Amino acid sequence: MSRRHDPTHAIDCSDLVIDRAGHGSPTRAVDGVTFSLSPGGLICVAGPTGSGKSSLVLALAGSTDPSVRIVGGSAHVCGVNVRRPGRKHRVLTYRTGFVPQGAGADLPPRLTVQEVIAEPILARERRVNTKALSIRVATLLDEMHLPLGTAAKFPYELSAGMRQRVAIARSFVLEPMVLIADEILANLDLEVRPVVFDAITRRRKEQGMGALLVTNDADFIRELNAETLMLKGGHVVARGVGKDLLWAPNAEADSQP
Ligand SMILES: Nc1ncnc2c1ncn2[C@@H]1O[C@H](COP(=O)(O)OP(=O)(O)OP(=O)(O)O)[C@@H](O)[C@H]1O
Repeated sequence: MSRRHDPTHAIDCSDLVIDRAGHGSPTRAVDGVTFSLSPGGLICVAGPTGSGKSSLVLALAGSTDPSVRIVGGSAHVCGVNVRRPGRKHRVLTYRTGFVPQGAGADLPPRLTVQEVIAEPILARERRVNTKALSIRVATLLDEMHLPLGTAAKFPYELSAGMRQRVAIARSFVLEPMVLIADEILANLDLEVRPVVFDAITRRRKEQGMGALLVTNDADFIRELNAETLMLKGGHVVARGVGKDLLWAPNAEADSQP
């Protein structure tokens, strides 16, 4: 797939402020977050429950969840202004592979695995070479160490870990420029983790895919040698690689998750 668009940053956000609006008054979920992710780069987002991790990635992935509102700052993902994407919202969804929290559990129940994985392509292209599409799905299943027979099954016929791998395969089907994933390792057995690790690393190296991963899994962050943004109360309280986290001014008091 050609990469006509080549922005300097895969993700670039500055002083981003996000509210979550439920039935009551809005909650400030993300408050003044600034970071950039280069093509082929990797950033992990960690932090305690309620710190704003999911709200941040939902907004950056262009989620249509009406409870997510960017109310301040700016954010560009693959060159698309996610605050006001307009017609470019479709472009954003093509260029971004998104694995939301609980993705495996939320697969469309009436679609087969083949249809689930192929859906982003079918939504984008009117005329599709069915054979080529089946081969692409089969390649992704194989990469995720899922048997080829999985393609004909429905999500309810699979284990939670298999469903999660189907969600990951789907996020890769359009060869995204950026992977945005929330707890990508959820429900995965230890022996499958390297499969996901390798799939991400290969795309970063070979396709320049950037990756923004929400995870509190210290082993995973260490294995990836990833730069980490630590959120608390919607603020970045620390950032850095490995044990060399730099705490933001005045964040030390907040620093124990
Ligand atoms: N649908 C919603 N409506 C209203 N407020 C919400 C909604 N979802 C989240 N919030 C609030 O937004 C804030 C940030 O939540 P968010 O889910 O982004 O945090 P998180 O770090 O991802 O938490 P977790 O690790 O538990 O998933 C919290 O105060 C939460 O209560």
